[in-house]
Order: sequence, then C-alpha cells, then structure tokens
Amino acid sequence: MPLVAGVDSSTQSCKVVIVDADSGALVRSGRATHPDGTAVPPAAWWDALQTAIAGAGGLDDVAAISVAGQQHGMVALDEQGNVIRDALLWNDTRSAGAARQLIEEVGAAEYVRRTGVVPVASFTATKLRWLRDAEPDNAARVAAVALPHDWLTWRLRGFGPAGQSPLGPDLAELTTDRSDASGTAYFSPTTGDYDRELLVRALGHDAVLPRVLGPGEAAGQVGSLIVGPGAGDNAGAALGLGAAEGDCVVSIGTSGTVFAVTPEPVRDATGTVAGFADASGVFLPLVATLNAARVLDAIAGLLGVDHAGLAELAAQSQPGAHGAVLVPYFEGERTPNLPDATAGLTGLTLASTTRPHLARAAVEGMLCGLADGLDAVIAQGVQPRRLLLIGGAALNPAVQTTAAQLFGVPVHVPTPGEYVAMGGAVQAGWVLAGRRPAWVVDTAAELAADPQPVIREQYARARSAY
Ligand SMILES: Nc1ncnc2c1ncn2[C@@H]1O[C@H](COP(=O)(O)OP(=O)(O)O)[C@@H](O)[C@H]1O
Ligand SMILES: O=C(CO)[C@@H](O)[C@H](O)COP(=O)(O)O
Repeated sequence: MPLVAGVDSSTQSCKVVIVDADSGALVRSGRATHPDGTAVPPAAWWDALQTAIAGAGGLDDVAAISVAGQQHGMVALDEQGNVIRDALLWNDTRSAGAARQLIEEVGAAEYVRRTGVVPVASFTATKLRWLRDAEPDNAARVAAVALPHDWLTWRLRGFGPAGQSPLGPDLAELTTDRSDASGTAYFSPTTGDYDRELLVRALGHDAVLPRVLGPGEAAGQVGSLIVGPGAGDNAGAALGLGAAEGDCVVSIGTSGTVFAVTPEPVRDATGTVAGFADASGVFLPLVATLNAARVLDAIAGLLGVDHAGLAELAAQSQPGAHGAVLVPYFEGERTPNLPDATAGLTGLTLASTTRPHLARAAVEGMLCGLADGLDAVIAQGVQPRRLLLIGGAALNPAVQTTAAQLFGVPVHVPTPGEYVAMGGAVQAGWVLAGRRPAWVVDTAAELAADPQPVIREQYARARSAY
C-alpha cells in the first residue's frame, strides 16, 4: 500500500494528511499554526509545513506529495530567490484602490473576457499594483511572482534563496496549476495562458511567472518523493470531496466560499462570481466572503463561550433571532465589494438583546452572505442538487441547522476531515498512478431543506443600508 501526502497551507494553519493511495484512508496527520495578520512572511508557512510534516510522522515512507494552499497571496521574489517583503494575503484589503484603478484602465467586461474575473483587493494583480505605487523600490526588485502553494512547492523541491536551499534560486523552476493561476487576474482559465500585458500593467514590468502544470503532472521529484502540481485551496477541496455536477460546496473557514465544478467557464461581468479554473481540467465558479468562521470566533469570545457553547445558545433562539440581525463585515467585505465596511448589529430591542439571539444572529448573518453567494452562482446557470458543507465552522451544529434553513437545497456534511489537504493527496495519488484516484467520501449528516424565509428577508433589509 503506497502512501501519499496532501497539504493545506491555509490562512490560519498548515495541515498535512498522509493517506493510503489505494483507498484514500487516512493513516496519519499533522498540523501547525500560521501567524495572525493579513501580511505574513512566507518563511512562517515553510516552518509550519516542516512542523506539520513532522507531526504527521515524516515523509520517509511517502511516495508522493502535493500542496494546496490559500489563493491569491502575493509572494514577490528577487533574482536571488529572496522573498522581497511579507506576502500580502487574499484578505488584505489595502489594494482596494489599486483594484479600482485597474478596472478603470482595462474595463470590467474586458477583464472578465480575458481572465474570468473582475479585480477586487483579494486578487494578486491588485497587490502588485499596490506594490508598484506604494513601494516602488520593492516593485523594481521583483524578478518573479508566485502564489503560496507555488512557493511552498518550489521550496519542497529544494529550490530557494542561495545558501538556504540545496538547489538554489532557479526561478524558472517555479510551478503552479490552473486553479491557483486563475486567481491572479493575469491568467486566462479558458486558454490556460498568462496575460502578460495585464501583469506588466499591474506591476510596471515583466517578471517570471510559475510554469502552469496540468492535472496529474508532476512538478518534480526530491529523491524518491514525487511532488504534484498543487492547487488553490478551494479547487483542492473540490478534488478531495470528489465534487461532481449537481454539487455545490460551501466552505466556512477563514474565508467563506461557495463554488461548483462546471464543464464550461463562467464569465460574470458584475464580478460577483469569479470564473476560476478547477484542478481537474474544468472550471470552478466561486463566490468568496471575507467574514466567515472568525465571525463565530469573535461572537463566541464576546459571549464567553466556546464553539459548542455558541451552538447551544443559538439553539435557544429561533429563526430570525427575534429580529436581531448581524451584518458581519468585521474585516470589510469582498462580496459584496465593500472593503472599508464594518459590521453592524440591528433589530435590537430589549427582547432581542439576549445571548441566545446574539449567538443565532451571528450564525445567520455569516451564512446569509453565503446564501447570497449561492444565488449568484445559480444565476450563472449552476443547478445545485445538494450542498456540501465543509471547513472548520461546518462542524458546528448551529451552522448545519441554519444552513438547511437558508440555502434551499439539502445540506450534506461530509465526515469531518481536511478536504483541501485530501485534495492535495488526490493530486499526489494522481501523479503516482497516472490516473485520478476515486476515493469514497462518507457523509456524516444529511439535512433536508427547511426554508425559513424570515432570516434572509430581514438580513436583506439590514444589508441594503450598506
Ligand atoms: N465547531 C466549530 N464551530 C465554529 N467554528 C469552528 C469550529 N471548529 C473550528 N472552527 C473555526 O474554524 C476556523 C478554521 O477553519 P479552517 O477551515 O481550518 O480555516 P482555514 O482553512 O481558513 O485556516 C477557525 O476560525 C476555527 O475557530
Ligand atoms: O480568497 C479565497 C478564494 O478566492 C479564499 O478562499 C482563500 O483561498 C483562503 O482560504 P481559507 O484559508 O479560508 O481556506
């Protein structure tokens, strides 16, 4: 039984799973935390990966590995392979003005035609434009631009700054895949090519971009360990879940995302749905919110309870939280595109100002943003038959029951697992065997749709004030 490993280098942590390549059964796992903040030294991801690999018992008996990671983060490298500055992450909104500039210069419709997306602060191109204008000396030094999974894959293969890596700073050895490249806003998911003019427009000059590998194509080999192409984390989750037509995935981690695997590309000129590529050769229309699991963390902290306690409180409330509504834009918001917004709590009366109603309002507000996202994905022609609920907060019973009340389709909760890392393991199994593994994913809970229109009606009223 060969073993393969998958990695999820996500916003808050690094997770490694080691699985049986024949069955997909989990054999060992490890994890390590990432630093807080929206600008992070990539070295911290590398250290966390080492810790997580060690926690998973090492890779000595592992035949192949592949790294999925948080999307969009800007890793700027100089000629010597040094990281020029802390990576700006997908949830760093300082480039919101740069996004507006790029849209003014190119046009939203033209961006969608060329890249499948309309720039928002999350996308790499806007971070490069911010760098060009805010830190021109740093921008001038940029010789290559990579994404988190590209950089980790390169380091894993032995490349890196001279003196700190066995193979040195060979920038031509940087690799990526379609799914992550499609989150840069200078790549076309339909042609599979970079749009160099858009890169130069953003950064001010050309730079090395990672070679785009196909699904099942190895990035290289370290000794006997084959290194797979890697992926953006959402595309990784789609692989790990084996998501097929009719499935819509809702992931509630640091980001909230709603996405589906589609045979044709999606081009949404409003920019609400990002027309990403997936990691299997087709497409991944996706809506992302900035405010997801951390909304519950914050409100649980405020109420002085843990996650289970938050669910217990919410269960004492009712659909609509007695009129209390939380619009949860604690970190600004990406969808809708309100990077400078703050959260708002409305509908407070003496009767609704209770701990249970506040707990319930937090869960409802966080999920309503994703329900709006599902509507947008459906408007692009996706027809979900079921919703697959994953990510840290999907484990929460209040999230599960409220999701069934909001989304209008049956909610399936897969057996708790690290599905992004499992997607990496699927890629590792794919490069090892030369074909995509077909591992079974079990369902832990199935909830029938239980529509409670009051929740979305009152949320829509509160949100319209923004
Ligand atoms: N039972 C739970 N209820 C609500 N939130 C949870 C629960 N378990 C974990 N979380 C939250 O989920 C988040 C981590 O989820 P994860 O999908 O790993 O995020 P990411 O991939 O962005 O790092 C953290 O904010 C954590 O506090
Ligand atoms: O920006 C997006 C998708 O476009 C986010 O989904 C990031 O990819 C971060 O993922 P998590 O760390 O929240 O899983």
